[in-house]
Amino acid sequence: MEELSIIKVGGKVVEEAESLKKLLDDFSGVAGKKILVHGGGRSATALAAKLGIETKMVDGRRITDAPMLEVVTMVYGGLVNKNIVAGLQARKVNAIGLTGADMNVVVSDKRAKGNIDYGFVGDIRAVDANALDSLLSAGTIPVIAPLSHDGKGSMLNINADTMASTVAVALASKYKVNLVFCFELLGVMKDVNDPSSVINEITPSEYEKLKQDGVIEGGMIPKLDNSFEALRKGVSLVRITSANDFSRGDCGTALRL
Ligand SMILES: Nc1ncnc2c1ncn2[C@@H]1O[C@H](COP(=O)(O)OP(=O)(O)O)[C@@H](O)[C@H]1O
Ligand SMILES: CC(=O)N[C@@H](CCC(=O)OP(=O)(O)O)C(=O)O
Repeated sequence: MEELSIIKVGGKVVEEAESLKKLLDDFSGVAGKKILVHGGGRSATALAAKLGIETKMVDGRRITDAPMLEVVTMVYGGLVNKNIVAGLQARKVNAIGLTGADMNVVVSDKRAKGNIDYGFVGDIRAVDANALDSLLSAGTIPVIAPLSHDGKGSMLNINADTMASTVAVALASKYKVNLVFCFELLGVMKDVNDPSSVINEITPSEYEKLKQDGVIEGGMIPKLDNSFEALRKGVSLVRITSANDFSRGDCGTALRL
């Protein structure tokens, strides 16, 4: 099976010019077919604050009311996505920026109101792997924003890690998919303040123990849940690593079932 690299890059990296430049240099050098999925949560929070809109996160998901949906659509679908596309074009990578609404690549259902009303947050219903594959086969490089739509005219906000792992699973029937989550730390660490404490490999049972012990918490929990789910559903390799050296095959934390 042909290999496909799916690289997800998060908030802090896309927000800072220097780290974004390095990431785009490295991404440009990745051989073969590839997709970039980006976040931008910090940039959305910053613009919302400028507009006097308060940010509320619950379990790593942004409460997305109508004014916040306008902010995230502008920031993820516009500013962040187009900065990345322009940066890749400057490096002779023929990138095409997409939200889930474009070519109908990712359709979602607005999350039902439970104890918490997340507003315009989507749960992914379907990914059109054929549409994405047609772009890859045409030699274009999809750059996917964490936005979807409901098929009825409304955009919906999607956690970027979930977007990356769901797209990876959808393409796993066509490719040997290598999914890499890049962020600002070196990997999953025993102590987030100690750079020498990167854990090389984590299995589901080790993950449960690390969670219980409070070693893994916050945003790392949905990232690892998404990662193990992707492995169970056919993705070949998942790694969590620093945006600075993600192109080295052995860095960061590899996940194993
Ligand atoms: N054991 C751990 N190792 C590394 N990061 C951890 C760990 N436990 C919690 N974290 C937190 O998880 C965060 C990454 O999750 P998140 O902010 O959602 O990522 P992203 O930048 O990709 O959006 C890190 O910045 C760190 O604060
Ligand atoms: C529903 C939901 O929470 N969506 C996320 C999408 C952006 C994101 O995930 O960005 P990072 O990868 O930079 O954190 C949000 O609005 O924050």
